[in-house]
Amino acid sequence: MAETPRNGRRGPARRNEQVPDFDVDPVAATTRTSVPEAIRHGSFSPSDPRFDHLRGTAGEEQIDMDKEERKFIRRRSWKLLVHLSRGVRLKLLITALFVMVAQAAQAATPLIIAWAIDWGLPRMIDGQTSGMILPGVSYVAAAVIAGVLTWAYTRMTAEVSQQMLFTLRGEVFRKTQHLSLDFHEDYTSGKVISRQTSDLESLRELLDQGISSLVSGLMFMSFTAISIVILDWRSGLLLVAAAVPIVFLGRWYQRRSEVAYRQTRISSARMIVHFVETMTGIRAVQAFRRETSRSRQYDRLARNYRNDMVRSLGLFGILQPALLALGNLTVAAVLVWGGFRVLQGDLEVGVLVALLLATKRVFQPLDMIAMFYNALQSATAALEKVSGLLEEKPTITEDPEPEHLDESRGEVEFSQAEFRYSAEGPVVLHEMDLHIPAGQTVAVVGRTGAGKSTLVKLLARFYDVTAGSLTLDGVDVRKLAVADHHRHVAMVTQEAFLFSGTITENIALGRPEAPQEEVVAAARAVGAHAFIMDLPEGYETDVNKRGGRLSAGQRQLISFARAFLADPAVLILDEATSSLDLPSEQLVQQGLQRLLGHRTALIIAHRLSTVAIADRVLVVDEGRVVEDGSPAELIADGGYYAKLHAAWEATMGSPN
Ligand SMILES: Nc1ncnc2c1ncn2[C@@H]1O[C@H](COP(=O)(O)OP(=O)(O)OP(=O)(O)O)[C@@H](O)[C@H]1O
Repeated sequence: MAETPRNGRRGPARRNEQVPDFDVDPVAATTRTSVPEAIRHGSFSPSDPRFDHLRGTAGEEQIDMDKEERKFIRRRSWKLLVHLSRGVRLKLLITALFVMVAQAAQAATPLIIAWAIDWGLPRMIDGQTSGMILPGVSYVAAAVIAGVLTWAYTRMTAEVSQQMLFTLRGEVFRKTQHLSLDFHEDYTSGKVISRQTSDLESLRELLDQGISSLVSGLMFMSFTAISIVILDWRSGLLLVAAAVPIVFLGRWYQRRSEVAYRQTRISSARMIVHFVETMTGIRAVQAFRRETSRSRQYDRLARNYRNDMVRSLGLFGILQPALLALGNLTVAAVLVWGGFRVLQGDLEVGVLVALLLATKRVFQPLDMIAMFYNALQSATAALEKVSGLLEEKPTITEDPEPEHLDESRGEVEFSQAEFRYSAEGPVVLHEMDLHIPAGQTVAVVGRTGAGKSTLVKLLARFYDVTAGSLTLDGVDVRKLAVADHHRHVAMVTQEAFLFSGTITENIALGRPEAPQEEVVAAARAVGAHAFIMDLPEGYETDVNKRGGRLSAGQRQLISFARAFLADPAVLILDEATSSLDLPSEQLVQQGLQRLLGHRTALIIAHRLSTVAIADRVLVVDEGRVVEDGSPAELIADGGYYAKLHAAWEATMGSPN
């Protein structure tokens, strides 16, 4: 059954983490189980349908939110933080305790000074030298306690924050890797990179220093305020009076900077997306001379980002001097009023000195708090996005009671199979009935956009059929255990992607535990052994190092060797469209033939030589199989394939 697409995004069935694709890192894929259930199944947020537009990554670009929406997003962010704090909560608690005691000790120093002046000094004057010893020892003790505990909590904060970030980094990586193909089609790699880099960096800044500075600053202020009240409650009233405009100022800043920061995150992500797209598509950019226009677009995005940053930093530029002015005014008020009271004998000099010290210090952390409030804003915006990303759910999941298939013959059957990419989108495959007996090599041809890729993607289970069924050896692929599907059905993609590492590692991608002899045997089988041995370090050559760079044809052979080693019953091959030179073409063709062996194969064929070796050709048009037969039969029929064949022969010449 089709799931209703969420968030207006295409795709009833996003590709699940179980991708029978050799280009997926199987090592990382096996760690899937460590992703917390809460994240994998998106149970972070209440299921209120009013917030559907904000779920997952959907509301990512929404800047203005109403109160309820903000609450929803905050709740999700908080839940993520709470989840990340699992395992470090005790440490967090001890850190909080240390922060509290350290700040209390620090805030006590003005009190000790008042005590020294008003109690110790008169005794010293009377000749009792011990009058200063007690306050002096107390001062040193307070300073030592504050110093040692500050060292301890700074260290512990770093440990806690790095542990939380470690967990988060892994979860973002696993999550994005497991999300389905259509998610990645929409949510470009630039955005994913932005989440994994700049957003996590914002969080790091906050967790590493921001939170402890924020908390210790607030505590220091509270304890200092208490000490002021203890010293002289009337002066405390002045503080209360100063707090009123500070609260208003704080609210103003909070509102404005929240919006401004969300905006900067969006513009920075757009800039990164553009950068990543340009770099990943650098061949197309250079081939079509798009450098200037891409640069112009980048400048525009970078300018937007700069303007957004200036705007948000400008808010801080207003807040900081305003806080400073309020702080200084309060100190002046305490000084003038206190001075008069000292003259009237209402206040002792020591208390006034301590009050001035404390009042000056009580506002000091505000500066820092405001600065870290920036980091907090930035981190909040980042957290909102990261928590949204983690909330995304894979749409193709394993059946709760899966059927197992230890061995597979490789018999495939589409029955009345229908598919559309989204509920409101057009039907892309129409009521398809297609039986592929075990061991048959089927070439799929057709115009561009005919539905060839869609057909094979269903078999690879990138998507599920929206009506009808698709079976492997009589078992509906939706019921089939994912691991079994993964083992029996494999796809060799066009790009023949090579990961950093050696040739051996690349061949053994689907079976990292395979012994070297089997790796070599697989390479021999597809005809890759000879060129591998010519590489500087043979199978141990690093594909990213000089001398290890492979041609398109060689990369294809490596991906064939990968598939051969994995030994699936059903092979899906999306043949590369790029033309190879004749010797490479022949090499690849021979490799392919050896790879096919007796397996069932569904090949999107772009080469006449491939179609020629197929047992059967399917011509797909507008989501329907319009011709079906052996190559010879179809040529004789004089239909689409016959024309295609003639055209191929005319341009390339038949290899036969
Ligand atoms: N992710 C997607 N979301 C929505 N529509 C899609 C998606 N992918 C493909 N389509 C549409 O489905 C139809 C079939 O596309 P498909 O990629 O299967 O064609 P194809 O025959 O493989 O084409 P080509 O030879 O150009 O690769 C096309 O109309 C295409 O626009």
